[in-house]
Amino acid sequence: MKKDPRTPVTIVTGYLGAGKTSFLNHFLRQTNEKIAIIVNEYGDIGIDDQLIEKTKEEIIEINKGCICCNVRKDLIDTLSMLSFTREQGMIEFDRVVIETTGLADPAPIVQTFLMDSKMIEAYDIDSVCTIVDSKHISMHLDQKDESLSQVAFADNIILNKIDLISIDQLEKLKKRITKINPFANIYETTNSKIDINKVIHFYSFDLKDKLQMHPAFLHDTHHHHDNVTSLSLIETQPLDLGKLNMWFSYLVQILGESLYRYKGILYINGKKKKYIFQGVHMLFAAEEQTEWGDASPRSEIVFIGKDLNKQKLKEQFHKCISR
Ligand SMILES: Nc1nc2c(ncn2[C@@H]2O[C@H](COP(=O)(O)OP(=O)(O)OP(=O)(O)O)[C@@H](O)[C@H]2O)c(=O)[nH]1
Repeated sequence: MKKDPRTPVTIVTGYLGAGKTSFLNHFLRQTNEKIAIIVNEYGDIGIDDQLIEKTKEEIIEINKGCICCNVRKDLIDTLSMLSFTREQGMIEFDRVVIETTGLADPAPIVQTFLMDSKMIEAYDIDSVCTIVDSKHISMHLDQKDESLSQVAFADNIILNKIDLISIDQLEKLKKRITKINPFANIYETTNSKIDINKVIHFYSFDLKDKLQMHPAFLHDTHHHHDNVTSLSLIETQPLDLGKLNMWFSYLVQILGESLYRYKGILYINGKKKKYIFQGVHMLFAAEEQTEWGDASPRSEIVFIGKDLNKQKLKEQFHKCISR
């Protein structure tokens, strides 16, 4: 369990009608924590608020826009108000859950928690949970709409509405989703019924000693039709820290916009310890971690991004090998 004074935040995203409110209701039924819920709806009138089964939660609505764009300031104000009123002993909560609109891009929401100093002090993203409408997602992915970013950003992908598709379709969908985001855990549900222990206590934006590596990281994804894809790079030879620093600053500045998420463990020449890094678009953090010990050192990097020039990235990475 985490000993961090910051409040964990679960971000629930997913396309229109995917099953986010159903997920939230299952979440609330199972949890012993006291939850502050922020529901964002596009229209003037909040409907979801009425669909959430109320027990001991604080529910705050942010309407008339999307927290990923035009009402992002409202999100920061709401979160600041929540932490202030808690400090004053006026309300109590152990976790914040944010249900985004179906049209939200989770990237700017995540960035809010990583960029704003007040947010960094008070909150820690636990995980991004993306609810997928298994029946309709392929169409949305083909259209390259917000659902791509929602899948690309997820730590947990809940393939919901599996009652509406065949086993074959489900298998194809899982392959497609894994190609877009090999980081994420994938769960299959109907009515978003999931054991919440599977989707909490991730702290996915902490720099962890051990990254959660899906076996699919080890396979490259050449054959795809989505412009958001992933690339995994593995190297057993030690890397040169100076060259890596230069490469990363180039990547973040030039490709930042199209790099959704990236994470890695690095084996640096002359260093006994592992380096862990991760980033979201232009936000990047790296940290020295524990020693390699008995483990065979090797670097593993994964990028999830739009229109990645995989060949070029591979070549650039190769140039970082210590000579
Ligand atoms: N057949 C089927 N229907 C489902 C399933 N999960 C949810 N639904 C239905 O899908 C509709 C949308 O579910 P919600 O949980 O409200 O979805 P949402 O993502 O919160 O929707 P918005 O907030 O409008 O974007 C509801 O009528 C649910 O009863 C499922 O697994 N199978």
